[in-house]
Amino acid sequence: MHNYSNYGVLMMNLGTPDGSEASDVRRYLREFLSDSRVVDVNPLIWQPLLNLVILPFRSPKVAKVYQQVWMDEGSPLLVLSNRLKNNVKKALSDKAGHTVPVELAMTYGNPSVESAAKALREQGVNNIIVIPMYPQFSSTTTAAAYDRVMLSLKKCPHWPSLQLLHDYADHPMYIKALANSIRDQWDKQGERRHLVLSYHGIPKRYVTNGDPYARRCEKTSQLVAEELELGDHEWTHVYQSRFGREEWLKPYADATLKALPSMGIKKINVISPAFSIDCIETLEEVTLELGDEFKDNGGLAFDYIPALNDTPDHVALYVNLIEKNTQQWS
Ligand SMILES: C=CC1=C(C)c2cc3[nH]c(cc4nc(cc5[nH]c(cc1n2)c(C)c5CCC(=O)O)C(CCC(=O)O)=C4C)c(C)c3C=C
Ligand SMILES: [Fe+2]
Ligand SMILES: [Fe+2]
Repeated sequence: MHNYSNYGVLMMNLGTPDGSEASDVRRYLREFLSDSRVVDVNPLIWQPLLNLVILPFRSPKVAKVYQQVWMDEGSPLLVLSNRLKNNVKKALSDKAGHTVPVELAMTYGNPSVESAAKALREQGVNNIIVIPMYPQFSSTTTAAAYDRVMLSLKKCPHWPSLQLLHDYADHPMYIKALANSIRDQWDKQGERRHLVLSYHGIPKRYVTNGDPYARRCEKTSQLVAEELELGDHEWTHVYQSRFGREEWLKPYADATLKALPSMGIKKINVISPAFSIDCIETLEEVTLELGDEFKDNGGLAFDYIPALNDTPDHVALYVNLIEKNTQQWS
């Protein structure tokens, strides 16, 4: 068996507002959109634009969207990330025969990396396995999480051993977990439908400059299609959540979904493999906005397939990712 005695796991997700009021959203968006990994425009130009134009207009609008999806216990991204974290901790601890420290932190906002690193230290951890909860590596998300970890240790005199997990876009357990949840949905519906795989977009320029994200997304789609034995005309790969004026990765989700009914594809399932956890982008933008656009343009049936969230397949995948990185000390 592996000896986890001084290991700890730091699971990291993006971050979400502490509350669903415009002021909470504004605080969150300011921190998130000030990160040059996310928006790489010169701060002398970007900061005035962000503070004087984008935040005042966007915060109240986006707050209303958060209010639509908010859960009793808080923001879906945080609540569901915590559930996965608790299940992973339980599964790892059951296997190890003792409690394995596992903490959740957000790149932006709360719980902060500082608080999670402190909690790990207090549990005697000196080897931290950092798992950014993004299946497809991107400098805008995964590397931003790494940055945040390094920053949190800037003044740390007892630097722990760190392992930074890269991504799992083509991990067989990830592909099988996605395929299983698609098959479950088809069984529930009593029919197979055209499958739309919709990924969060990033500016096209980032990919041109070397960000591997688009290639990793394409890899996931291809492997899922192979696993389900889908023909070329049975699935579509798109990017959602465009922000700002420059060109983002194409094909765009909204334009594609509007066009599908006219091509004879009137019943679809949509899955968003880049989101390990359901959040405002999947619960509102995909399920409601894209669903309405599809139906307004002749679509007859639209059903979103949830993120893997805290399902047993997802827990097993994370346990596997963690175990692979503890073996060298066993
Ligand atoms: C402005 C540029 C953005 C880039 C680049 C970007 C990349 C990116 N984001 C995710 C995952 C999530 N994004 C979420 C929300 C969100 N994303 C952006 C902007 C960019 N994302 C904004 C402005 C927002 C906030 C909502 C809004 O104002 O529209 C979330 C959900 C957060 C929540 O609280 O629910 C996630 C998760 C990925 C995977 C990614 C690139 C690979
Ligand atoms: Fe985003
Ligand atoms: Fe969005």
